[in-house]
Amino acid sequence: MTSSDPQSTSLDGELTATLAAFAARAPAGQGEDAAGPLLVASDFDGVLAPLGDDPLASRPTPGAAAALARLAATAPGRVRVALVSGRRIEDLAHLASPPPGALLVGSHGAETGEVLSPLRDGAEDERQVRADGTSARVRLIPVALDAGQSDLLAEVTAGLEDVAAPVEGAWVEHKPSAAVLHTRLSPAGPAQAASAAAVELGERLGAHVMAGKNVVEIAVTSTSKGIALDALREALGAPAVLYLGDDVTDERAFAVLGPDDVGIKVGDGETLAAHRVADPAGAARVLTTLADLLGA
Ligand SMILES: O=P(O)(O)OC[C@H]1O[C@H](O[C@H]2O[C@H](CO)[C@@H](O)[C@H](O)[C@H]2O)[C@H](O)[C@@H](O)[C@@H]1O
Repeated sequence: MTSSDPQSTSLDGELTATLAAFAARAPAGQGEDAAGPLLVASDFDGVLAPLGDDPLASRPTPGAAAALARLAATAPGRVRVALVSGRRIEDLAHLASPPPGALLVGSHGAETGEVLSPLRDGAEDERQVRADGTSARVRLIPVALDAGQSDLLAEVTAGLEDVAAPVEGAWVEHKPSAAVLHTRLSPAGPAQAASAAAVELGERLGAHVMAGKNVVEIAVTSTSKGIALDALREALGAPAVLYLGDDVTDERAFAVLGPDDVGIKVGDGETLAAHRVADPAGAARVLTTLADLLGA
């Protein structure tokens, strides 16, 4: 597919010029001496998918999904697409329905995976039916906890359930290496108090506390999107990286970007990113513009 998104012209001139310079760094071919591919990486919630009350109802916008599919269909030697998320990797692979070739990072870096080519043989347990109704072969590498981490996760989970129980609208999401207090549906005052109690709990237990949009996550592994992005860059030998993110945890990814990279903050708030778009529709325009520039 090569058609342009008519909305792509509404990106500001500086960002469009930056995307053009980024696209120009894509290697021409896959010879032995060829450089690695450009890495186009994005957060999921709040960037590819608008935020909402029910995390299991999140879906990428049609514009983002189409652009990611175009980028991923570009020769893998030129561009690789990656989703870098705080989500459980199984949820990410299911809800985002990422295209073949996409690399996946879940649980803020504790889990990794890849959407395999449909033509490649894979085991039956690698087949996944996704939220968009398609099926794909995915290889997901879950986190492995040691006994101490498993015990700590049980303690964290029980403590967070106690924090959430008396608070209207609050609930706890369970992940392989973390538990998350959600307060999006809670009144402001109790939400703030519950979030503070969750932070205090995580610190008291010596776990890793990450605050996000209406969430406090307590993890028993020490990971970050910055570490995950560096690992992807190194594994691919990528000459440049583009990263889209909207939340506090994405700042760790923006922090590892260099002068040839492109960081784009989605929405309001302080950021280390050099560029900003207003919302997921803006993020979709960025990806569509990049696909156009790469002739994807
Ligand atoms: O790294 P991300 O892909 O941005 O994931 C971050 C968290 O996303 C989910 O929570 C957020 O989205 C929910 C659905 O829109 C929203 O209800 C919640 O308030 C947001 O914080 C997810 O549930 C978390 O596990 C992720 O860590």
